[in-house]
Amino acid sequence: MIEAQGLTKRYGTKLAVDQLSFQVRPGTVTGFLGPNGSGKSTTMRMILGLDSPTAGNVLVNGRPYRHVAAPLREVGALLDAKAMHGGRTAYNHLLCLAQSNGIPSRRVDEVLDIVGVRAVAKKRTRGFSLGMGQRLGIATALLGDPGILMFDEPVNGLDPEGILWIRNLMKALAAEGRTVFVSSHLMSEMQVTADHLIVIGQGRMIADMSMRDFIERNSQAYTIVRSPQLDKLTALVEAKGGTVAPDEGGAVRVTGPEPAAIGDMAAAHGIALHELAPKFASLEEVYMALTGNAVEYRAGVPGQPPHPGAPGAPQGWGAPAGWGAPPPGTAMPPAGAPPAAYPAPQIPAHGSER
Ligand SMILES: Nc1ncnc2c1ncn2[C@@H]1O[C@H](COP(=O)(O)OP(=O)(O)OP(=O)(O)O)[C@@H](O)[C@H]1O
Repeated sequence: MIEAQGLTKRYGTKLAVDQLSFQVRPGTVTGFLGPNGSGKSTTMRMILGLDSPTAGNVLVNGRPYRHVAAPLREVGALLDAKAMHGGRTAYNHLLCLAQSNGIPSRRVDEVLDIVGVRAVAKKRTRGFSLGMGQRLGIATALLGDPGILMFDEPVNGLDPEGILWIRNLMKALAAEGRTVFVSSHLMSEMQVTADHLIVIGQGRMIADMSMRDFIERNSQAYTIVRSPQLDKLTALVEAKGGTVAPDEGGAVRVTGPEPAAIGDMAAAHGIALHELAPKFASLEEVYMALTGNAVEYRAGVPGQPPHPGAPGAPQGWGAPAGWGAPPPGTAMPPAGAPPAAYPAPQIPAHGSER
């Protein structure tokens, strides 16, 4: 369990983390989301005692990290895959850490197998690709078989097979009862990996809730309908106060009545339905709408109006029309185990020993 209370970090005039209070619980994958520069890495560094809070505190298993007796056995972290001695082989990198933390050397072989880099274990890490470095960083995090795992952008540099592998790894680690805290900008991946979300913007809490609640409470549900008698169905839906808008491929998007009510309406009037599909917005759509005002670094597109939240643009949540108001639990962003459980395919050895 990770518990932050009023966690705050100021660098000079820059308030990087602003009074964050949250808990990261065991048995779930908790996604940590926020635009570039919103304070995710700073928060993770404070959890690991690599940065001191300006105010507030953060505890791992009830203690500040620096009071944890065997850190690698309690918390494993991948913060920066490049943070390793480039002149050491992958094996020696892990062995040094194992020996200095009282971890048996056989665990080195185990984690090399888990992350699939055994074939390159005797190569110096400076020759590693980004993806191989990420895998070795994950092996380092797993070395002490810790109950808490923190990954900062773990899929960075991984190929599609590697992304799928890390998704399954994180789920397996959480299913074993571990606390898994992971930051990522890859929303489609987060949507299928995380059970719970902590979303921050400009250092402040925007949302702390389950993935399901985050999407359902922050987007309006609608139903995709296909029918050869759309005109008749549209009149019925509109008579009940619903709205019907065109969608792709001749389908319509019905907002208002629930799918079951639409189906009943169609059946009662002898209208054939070829599709009746309830939809929610994707995590990416909800995330973009909720963090719109909290984005600090934004690329401009020539000839297009400024994004909501950009100077000169209309202020607000930046959500598309029809999206719900922020629910309770969301804060308005400021204006302006056993290795065999998750084996990884081995990366073949290539390149030359350096
Ligand atoms: N050592 C430092 N000195 C000064 N400012 C810093 C330092 N570390 C981070 N910052 C600033 O604090 C803010 C938060 O940075 P942080 O790296 O935590 O954000 P992030 O959410 O991890 O971003 P990204 O998604 O781009 O990795 C940024 O404005 C950053 O420039």
